[in-house]
Amino acid sequence: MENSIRAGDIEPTKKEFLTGCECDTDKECRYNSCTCLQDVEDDSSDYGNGSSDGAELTDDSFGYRFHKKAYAYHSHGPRTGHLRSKVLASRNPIYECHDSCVCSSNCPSRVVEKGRKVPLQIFRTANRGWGVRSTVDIKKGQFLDKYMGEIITAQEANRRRAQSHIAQRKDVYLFALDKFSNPDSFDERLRGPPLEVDGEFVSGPTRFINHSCDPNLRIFARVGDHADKHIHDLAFFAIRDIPRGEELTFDYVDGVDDSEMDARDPAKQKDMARCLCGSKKCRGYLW
Ligand SMILES: C[S@@+](CC[C@H](N)C(=O)[O-])C[C@H]1O[C@@H](n2cnc3c(N)ncnc32)[C@H](O)[C@@H]1O
Repeated sequence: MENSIRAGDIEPTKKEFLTGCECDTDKECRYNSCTCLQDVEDDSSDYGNGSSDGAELTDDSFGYRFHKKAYAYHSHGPRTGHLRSKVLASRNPIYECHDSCVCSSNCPSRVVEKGRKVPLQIFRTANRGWGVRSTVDIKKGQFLDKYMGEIITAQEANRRRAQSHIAQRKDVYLFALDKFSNPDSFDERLRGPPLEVDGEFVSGPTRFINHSCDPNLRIFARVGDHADKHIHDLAFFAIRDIPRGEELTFDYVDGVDDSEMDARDPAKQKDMARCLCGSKKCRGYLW
């Protein structure tokens, strides 16, 4: 499976709302003049002119002006195509070029779109069911794969959650696509409860990645077409060098949950899932 699939009741975005960049050369897709990068937060400190990653272009119609590099990846040397450290340390979305763009498939702003390049192995862990590891070393900032599944409504996700509770099934594979959720958004699809990805019945190997309170991966929201923010991708990147064979893990709640507080409340502990990650930083519970 290379991409998530929409459930029958999730309409695709109408063609007239799809927009891509019109950059003359692939190189331009690294700069803030590329419309795909128009929503990237300005962070001048990371791209200062004259720095190894900074650059200046000529804009013929408006005279000289600076074009800041805004794309998420390293553009030179052995780390080409790996996420820059500042992006990696952030929880900001990643914007990439896509099908509606005029740039070529060699555009440097198409990393997640090209899919997994790393061989993954599913293996039986001692105490957490199946887990995932790579048979090759992975570098900090390297893209691993996407989390894929069936894209379903919040209502259907809640129905499945309730069902799984009744069935006493312990494994949960639901992921909310809530990175751009905003009650004040002009896009009604971003105002309501977010769509969710369910990896239980259809997915790829990443559905087997376990949680750790001290993880080696992080999930980033990756956007192709800006009209599809409500169905953004979930892209795994390594947040440190990972030697081959080490179990791949990410933080299921990534610091945005109050489960740490709940874990100290004995009344709530009985409803929480105990964490078996075994790290020194273990918070005791998954959620
Ligand atoms: C997305 S699945 C991961 C794959 C799962 N191990 C399997 O065999 O299918 C998530 C489930 O794995 C288990 N799990 C993942 N990380 C865990 C951890 N650190 N401690 C305990 N259970 C964990 C929980 O049952 C959780 O609901």
